[in-house]
Amino acid sequence: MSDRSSGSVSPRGGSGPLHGIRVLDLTTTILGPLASQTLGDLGADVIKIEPPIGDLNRQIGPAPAPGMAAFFANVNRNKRSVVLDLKKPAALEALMHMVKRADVFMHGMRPQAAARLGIDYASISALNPRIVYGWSSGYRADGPRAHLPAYDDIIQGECGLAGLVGRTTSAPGYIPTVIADKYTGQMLASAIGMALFDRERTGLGQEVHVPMFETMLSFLMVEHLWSKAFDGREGGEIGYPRLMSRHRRPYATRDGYISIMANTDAHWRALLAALDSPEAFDDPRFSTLEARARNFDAIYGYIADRIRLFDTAELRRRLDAGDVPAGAVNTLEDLLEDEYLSQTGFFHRYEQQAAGAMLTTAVSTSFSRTPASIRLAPPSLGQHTEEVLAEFGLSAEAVAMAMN
Ligand SMILES: CC(C)(COP(=O)(O)OP(=O)(O)OC[C@H]1O[C@@H](n2cnc3c(N)ncnc32)[C@H](O)[C@@H]1OP(=O)(O)O)[C@@H](O)C(=O)NCCC(=O)NCCSC(=O)C(=O)O
Repeated sequence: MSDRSSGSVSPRGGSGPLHGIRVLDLTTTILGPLASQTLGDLGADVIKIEPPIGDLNRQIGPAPAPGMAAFFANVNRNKRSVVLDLKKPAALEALMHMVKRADVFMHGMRPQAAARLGIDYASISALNPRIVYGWSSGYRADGPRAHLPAYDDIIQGECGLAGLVGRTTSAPGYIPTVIADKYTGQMLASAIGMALFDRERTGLGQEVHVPMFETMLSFLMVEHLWSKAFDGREGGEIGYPRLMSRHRRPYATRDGYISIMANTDAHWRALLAALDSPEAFDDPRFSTLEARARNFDAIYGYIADRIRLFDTAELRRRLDAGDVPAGAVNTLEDLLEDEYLSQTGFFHRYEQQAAGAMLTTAVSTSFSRTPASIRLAPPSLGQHTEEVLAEFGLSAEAVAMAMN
């Protein structure tokens, strides 16, 4: 792979499947940075190109050092930071020089902003037809909403997610994480990987665009589209009944909460036995998959009443013994101290230049021959500008002009 990528292999890439791939990453906030961090974890050499003010997420929320907010740090490891004010001709020229030697170009700007800078696909691919040009925005690029700004909250509302949440609570609500950014970001990373695979066969790059709205809508429709009750033909609630059941939630025990998900006949039989009511399995509403699917509220309500009679630890012991899928209901704080995660080395401690000791999470995907790696702490703003520009072969004079 390395000798077929457009530039020389940077020592900053990792051992993962994307080693030798050089990424110019103009994305900011969460969505694009998560995508490019994924590429970096998998071995790509990711160069984050920031305006002089930096990625705004450097400033958002609690930060152990200026410009190192958690919201930034957690999606920007395995990258180097280069500051280029692309509104200045010398900096834009430096970028275009880098484009000729890169494999992937990424941004998360609205299309009109990219066009104003002269970094739209036509301009970039004219310089390097092998480049994979990946970008994302709120809505599909060929539709009437292409120019609109979008953030996670907007998309959670638009795609129906906030409304779905509201159906099991009292009012529309957001999932308390930026799920539209994260899912769309991972789709962007995977789409870029696929385009790189295609390039191996054809020698050609291409433009890859991932819209947040359509991506999230198809994500949600997996269970709900054409579900029997979806269009109200049976007079039921819109959506897939099991997921919409008001009883689908962690169950209260005598002393806490527990998650249980019985699915097969064997699970249900064992669960009801663990709850000291094996005879309930013979109830015609509960004894077959098809009957249970029609009676989710009844069966979930029934077990919720039984579960309240048990202590969590005792119930967990019985469920594990019966091979019933069950788990603890943790808080994030619990997980920082979790024994299993400590045994398996999930949290990594690293030193960030300005912030000192910080934590990051392990890469969860494992590759047997080309392992992912965590090599670089999130960069301080512009930490690598000179180093990277020189590495791309710019003269000392051109570097000085680009940085001016
Ligand atoms: C996030 C946005 C709403 C932000 O809107 P805006 O601030 O109006 O940004 P725009 O994209 O329209 O324009 C970007 C501007 O930055 C300028 N720009 C960008 N990079 C540079 C550099 N390196 N140097 C100089 N100027 C730069 C660019 O020229 C544009 O300037 P001008 O030409 O002068 O305008 C939008 O970018 C957007 O909808 N993006 C696509 C969807 C997305 O990724 N959303 C965020 C997900 S994260 C999230 O939801 C969350 O964190 O929560």
